Amino acid sequence: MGFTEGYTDIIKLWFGPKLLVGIYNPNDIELVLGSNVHLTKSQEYTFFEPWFGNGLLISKGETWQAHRKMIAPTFHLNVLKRFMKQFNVRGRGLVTKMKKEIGNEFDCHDYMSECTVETLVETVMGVKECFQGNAYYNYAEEVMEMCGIIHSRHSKLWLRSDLLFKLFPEWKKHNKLLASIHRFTNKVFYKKKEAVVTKKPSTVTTSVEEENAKEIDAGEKYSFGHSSGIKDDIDDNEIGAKKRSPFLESLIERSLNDDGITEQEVINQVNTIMFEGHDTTAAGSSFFLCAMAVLPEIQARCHEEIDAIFGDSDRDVTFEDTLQMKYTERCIMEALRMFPPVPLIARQLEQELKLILGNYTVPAGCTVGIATIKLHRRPDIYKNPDEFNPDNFLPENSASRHYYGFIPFSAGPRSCVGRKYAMLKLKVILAHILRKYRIAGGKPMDQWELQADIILKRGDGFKIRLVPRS
Ligand code: HEM
Repeated sequence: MGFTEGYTDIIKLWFGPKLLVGIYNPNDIELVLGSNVHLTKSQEYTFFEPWFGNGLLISKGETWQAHRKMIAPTFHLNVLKRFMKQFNVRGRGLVTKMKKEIGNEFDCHDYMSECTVETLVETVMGVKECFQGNAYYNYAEEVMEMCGIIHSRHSKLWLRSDLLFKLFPEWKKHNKLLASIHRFTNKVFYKKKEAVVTKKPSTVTTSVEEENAKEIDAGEKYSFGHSSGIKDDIDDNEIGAKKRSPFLESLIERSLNDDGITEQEVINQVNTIMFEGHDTTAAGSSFFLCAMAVLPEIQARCHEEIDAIFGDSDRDVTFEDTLQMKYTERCIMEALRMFPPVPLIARQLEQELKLILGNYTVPAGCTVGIATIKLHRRPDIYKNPDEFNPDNFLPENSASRHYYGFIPFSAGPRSCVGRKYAMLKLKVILAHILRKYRIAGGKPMDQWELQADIILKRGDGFKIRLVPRS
């Protein structure tokens, strides 16, 4: 079935003895995601426990609340703008690396994920020159394999129980991958810890211009198509700029001062952020590039916008430039609408829930699934939902849309803490690519084979060609 066919606002499924309810109506979705009660992730997320421990994505109750309060301010725009220099270094590096592919059809996802992992390590983790060779790429590949195993535990009843799982070859593979992934993240953690303990200067470089840029009221200018005026904990401007440090530095300082988080819990958060922060962004940027490849007129408008901002110069992209990239931002959001990297969000209901639509009550303990990929293709929210149309995000079109009708980063108290980081980084990296290349090649969009695993991918590969721009 396609994404726009066979719509109902609610579906009910039995998975063995388990009741799953899928909801697609933004009013009902708001009841779950906007609630301060239904904050517990569904049982399916527990397959991540050996990997993330009690990391933010899967933790619950007071632990989640306390850690969220510590982590959200480390993703405030006034911290993120200090990463601009490093985003530019990685953007330029990517353009140079991709040069060898000119004329070939190649899978851009390989490049985007390697670049994303390296950028995360250098910015959010604040660690440089930690690895050599293909370490970043290998980490990204291992994460993908691990997600494949976790996804098969979701869909195959016999792999769900830990006892039975141990009887299958996937268990050995799982443990091998886990050990290697943890070796990578431990190295990042201990390198940063050493720097914090010995008070080495931060590796997060700040250009003079960014340093001088005035404090940003993050909620107003930078709401990414969401209804303006709605702020969340990432936008909190009450914490003075001086108190804010980047994620890992901040958490290590807290653990050293016995301030609400242990060393193991910080390592759990590193594992969580390294996963959640790279695979999603790599998929989002790859879908964007594939869309540009098959929509030359839309790409031409992005080029026009980028050329108007940068002209012939080869200067760095500044924070202010990213605010001018309005059309490109709308294209990124349209890619996230049609191809949301997290295609399904699930919660376990803490209390019974009376839905707004119809006369339904969903019992407590039941799993509620929210398929963003279906929600984003509702014809009553988006006029031609299968058409890539950046105008869906013109202010006048976004203003009248239900806030919960566009939720690539989820929404409410458990929304994505990294969404501003992701958008800023995507704009800088994609601006570097668009300044140097025209994207071509690949199959028309309606022939893409979407693979809705944990992170949405193209089963047929993210194939594009690059044409140098003179
Ligand atoms: C295009 C990029 C991204 C997309 C589409 C995305 C999407 C999402 C979604 C849908 C959720 C909710 C998941 C759920 O409830 O099951 C989420 C949560 C989260 N994301 Fe992202 N994300 C992106 C980038 C990032 C980045 C760059 C980071 C960090 C550097 C990050 C860190 C997190 C964390 C820690 C959570 C858990 C928040 C909580 O439960 O309190 N994400 N993200």
